Amino acid sequence: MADLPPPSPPPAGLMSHDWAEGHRSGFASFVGRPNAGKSTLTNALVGTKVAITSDKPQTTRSVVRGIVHRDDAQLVLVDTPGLHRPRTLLGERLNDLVRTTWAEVDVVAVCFPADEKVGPGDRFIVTELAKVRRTVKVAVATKTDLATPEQIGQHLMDIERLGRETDTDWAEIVPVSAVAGDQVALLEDLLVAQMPEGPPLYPGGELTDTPDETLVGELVREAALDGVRDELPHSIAVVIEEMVPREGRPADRPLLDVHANLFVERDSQKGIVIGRKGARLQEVGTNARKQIEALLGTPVHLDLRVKVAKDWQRDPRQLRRLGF
Ligand SMILES: Nc1nc2c(ncn2[C@@H]2O[C@H](COP(=O)(O)OP(=O)(O)OP(=O)(O)O)[C@@H](O)[C@H]2O)c(=O)[nH]1
Repeated sequence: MADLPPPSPPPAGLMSHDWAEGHRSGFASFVGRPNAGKSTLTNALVGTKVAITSDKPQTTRSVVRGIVHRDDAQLVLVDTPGLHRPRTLLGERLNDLVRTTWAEVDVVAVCFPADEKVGPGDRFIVTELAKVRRTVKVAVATKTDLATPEQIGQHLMDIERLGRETDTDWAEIVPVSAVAGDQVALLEDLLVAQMPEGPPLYPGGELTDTPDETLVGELVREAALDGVRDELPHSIAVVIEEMVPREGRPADRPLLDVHANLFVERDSQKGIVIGRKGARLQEVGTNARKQIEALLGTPVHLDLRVKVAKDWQRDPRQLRRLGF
């Protein structure tokens, strides 16, 4: 887990005069309360699955980026964890990370799900965000396919009012549905318009610069979280120990060996993850493997082990070991 990446040096041979006049580039970050639709929107904009979605709150833990490439612009999306009232050391570190990201990006887009009322959670985030003065703020009403036109109208007014009450100057307020594809292109245009003029920051065609290990770890975590009890998400961490091509395979039949450790905090959680006679872990492994194969485009053998790291969220040494 790292701060916002320094932009890669321009690709070899790309001199400053090589980029078209008026080309824009920069960083945008979607924020919002858990489940607001940030990851889904990132995916809709980038057009491939790079950020992790889940119907469980607070599953986005890594800073996973997607890059929107256009002839006239390059938009780098930074998908941050949700800001929440810190209860553990991990919570505090995540909040620090979120604020650092906000100050470094060009635009922060706050997502307000249209199927839920603007509430205290949103107010908390917007109040914190208002303290980061320099960054342009955009409001996005997400999941509009789940609301009636009347509800959407009311929602937009509520967002506008929250802006006034928190002294937040919304550069735009945009309703979108990432699932229905409604207004996603418009949102992209509006975000691009907020970017400074500049050359592409990343080589063309690169969808994300998150290391494969991080994405693979997130996919395993996503599979492990699917359908488990609500208290588990905070207690699962995945570390990819090794990703190596299997030796001695014919060139047309490669196999990638992935060794992953899935850490939980307590023995009881270990039982939940593994399931009766290992049935659940096997299912998690199969689901994760399919996702990894789709991501990397190669057959994968996934070796998944569950380990207990007692109270890792409260222990600085363990946090470091698990990459926080
Ligand atoms: N119907 C509908 N569902 C959506 C839309 N966008 C997101 N969802 C669903 O809402 C849930 C949460 O979406 P995510 O994109 O994971 O939300 P998030 O804000 O990244 O969530 P965290 O990682 O928990 O902060 C998922 O079940 C999505 O499928 C949308 O436009 N329409």
